[in-house]
Amino acid sequence: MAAEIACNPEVWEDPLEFMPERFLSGGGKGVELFDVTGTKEIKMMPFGAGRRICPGYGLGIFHLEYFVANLIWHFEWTTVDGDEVDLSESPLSALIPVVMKNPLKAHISPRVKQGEDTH
Ligand code: HEM
Repeated sequence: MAAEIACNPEVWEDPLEFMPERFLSGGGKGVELFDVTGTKEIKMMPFGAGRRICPGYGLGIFHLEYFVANLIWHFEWTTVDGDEVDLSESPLSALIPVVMKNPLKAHISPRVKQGEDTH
């Protein structure tokens, strides 16, 4: 049911499209972050909601952001020739975890930063 809420086309434009920018909304004064705790309205609930909401949600989000940021910071990512990145979901992944329809293929190589020893 939580997955259905997150994929409701009445709530989300093209719910299955990969559009990370949907979680940012410019409210006139810069960028307002999406409220994942659902205190104002519930559009998705990856951490539950209300009194039993996941108490580790801040740590969870921080950890994931840090993990992804490090993958980008430390590695150069390029697509495999002739292979487009396809972020669509497998029709079999109705539940958690979401599985990619076509698994990601990428070349990764360490970024060499100025002043850094390559060995
Ligand atoms: C991305 C990471 C995480 C996700 C997606 C997640 C998701 C959830 C969800 C859906 C619940 C159930 C909420 C409900 O019953 O309404 C939950 C409960 C809980 N989570 Fe997490 N969680 C994450 C990380 C963490 C971390 C890092 C901790 C602790 C360090 C943690 C500790 C807990 C605890 C103790 C509960 C039970 C809360 C209660 O029943 O009152 N979670 N989590």
